[in-house]
Amino acid sequence: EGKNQYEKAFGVSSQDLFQALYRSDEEMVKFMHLMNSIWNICGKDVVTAFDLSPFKVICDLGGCSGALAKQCTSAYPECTVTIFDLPKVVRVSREHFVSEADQRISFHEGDFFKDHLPEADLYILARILHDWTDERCIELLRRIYKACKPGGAVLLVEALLNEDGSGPLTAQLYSLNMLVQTEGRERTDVQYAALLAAAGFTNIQHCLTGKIYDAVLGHKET
Ligand SMILES: C[S@@+](CC[C@H](N)C(=O)[O-])C[C@H]1O[C@@H](n2cnc3c(N)ncnc32)[C@H](O)[C@@H]1O
Repeated sequence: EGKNQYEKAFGVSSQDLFQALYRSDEEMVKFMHLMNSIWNICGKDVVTAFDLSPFKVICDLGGCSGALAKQCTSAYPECTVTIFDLPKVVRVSREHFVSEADQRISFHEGDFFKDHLPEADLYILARILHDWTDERCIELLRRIYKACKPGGAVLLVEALLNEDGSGPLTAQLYSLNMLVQTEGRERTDVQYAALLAAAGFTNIQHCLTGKIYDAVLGHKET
């Protein structure tokens, strides 16, 4: 049928992907551990792919377990990070992943497609856009552009495909996984730049880290 079989398998539309993934607390915690682990290996590379030190107020949209937020506070001693995620994810993240000792990390519960986004200098979208269609990505990026302070930016963290789709193999396999499980796919840097530009961001740059995940930075003019 050329599309995922979520509805048949789980009785839930893939548009409500996270409702299906989070069908029980146990499944949700498993998913959060899965999300958490990779940033111990590649987290520092993606948060230092660009010098993010000018951005003091950071909001990690879909920040999940907070692993990348911790990488940010460790690489940039002057920043604070708000983890924005669905209410039940925030609850579990607070209980199991982020300790009160992490004083520069806070939480904000909400739906990034519907609710007010906190104002920030920098928004991080790590492994978020690959879940969604181009239309949904632009909708989310436009919301971010509106909330972003002038002179601020958005950092996309994704596994970038080569221009001709010929690799890297890991990104191709992730793209297959996205086809099976989500509405999205992995993309090339040019495709991400087009999404960012459609939402108003300028001066778009990308950086290949040499590890699994790469970074794309787009700016909002002052
Ligand atoms: C693929 S995970 C990526 C997690 C994290 N950014 C990382 O790279 O480890 C997607 C995240 O987006 C969150 N999410 C999905 N839909 C959301 C929505 N509508 N509003 C807020 N968060 C959402 C999920 O709960 C999950 O934490």
